[in-house]
Amino acid sequence: MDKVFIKDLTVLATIGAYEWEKEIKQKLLIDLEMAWDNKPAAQSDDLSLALDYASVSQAVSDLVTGQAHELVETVAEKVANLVIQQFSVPWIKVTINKPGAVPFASNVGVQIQREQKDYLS
Ligand SMILES: Nc1nc2c(c(=O)[nH]1)N=C([C@H](O)[C@@H](O)CO)CN2
Repeated sequence: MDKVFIKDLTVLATIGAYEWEKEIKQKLLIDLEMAWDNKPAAQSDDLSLALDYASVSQAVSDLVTGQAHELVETVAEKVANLVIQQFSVPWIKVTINKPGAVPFASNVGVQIQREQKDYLS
């Protein structure tokens, strides 16, 4: 399976379950792995046939910064839904990293995998 990926997409978000977190911005680093057939784009050298990682990055960044969320789980789910629906991606792995959330851990977060309803059936 071919993939397109985005690593460490950095967004400053209102994210957190506690009241004090609703008053500040915190850094989230977002990793995406997306199934995509890269052959048509490679054979034609045509961006319109590629999964445009710049467009995906912009859409995800807009989504995550546009609204406050309590849980990184919610952010992961919304990001997966957006990319599957808006970019017709059949399968996605989303990792939401919230470094700095736990003082003695270098990183914490969640990872999910989602697919289009009819993918692989
Ligand atoms: N599984 C999760 N655990 C926790 C989350 C979360 O989003 N998912 N969030 C918090 C707090 O917001 C934390 O980041 C503040 O330090 C705690 N646990």
